[in-house]
Amino acid sequence: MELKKEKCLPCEVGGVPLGEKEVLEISKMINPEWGIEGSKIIKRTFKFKNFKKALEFVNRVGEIAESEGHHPDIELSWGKVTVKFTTHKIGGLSTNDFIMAAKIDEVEI
Ligand SMILES: C[C@H](O)[C@H](O)[C@H]1CNC2=NC(N)=NC(=O)C2=N1
Repeated sequence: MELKKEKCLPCEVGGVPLGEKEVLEISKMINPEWGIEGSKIIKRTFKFKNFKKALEFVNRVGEIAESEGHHPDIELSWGKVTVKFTTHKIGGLSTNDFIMAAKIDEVEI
């Protein structure tokens, strides 16, 4: 399964988050730069040569999020963007979070 080619599925309230072992397994399918916080959040920081490039990246990420219906928390600074994913509806990580990470890893600025 190539995560970057998968589509996010609508999350159901009451859905069960991925367990610690499942998170460790699926995290092998995305760039190792993604960190895992408490098995509930994945996050990665991307570096750029200036603010304008960083903002361009944020807008591209936003387009992907809108098309997939699954959204990140984003921190934008001069030359730096930190992207975090968690599935709010289930209070933890789902496959959607990893699909989005794989798609974002493909963005070229
Ligand atoms: C109605 C809408 O599709 C849902 O609220 C979506 C929107 N984007 C989302 N993004 C994330 N990260 N988690 C969610 O639970 C979520 N739910």
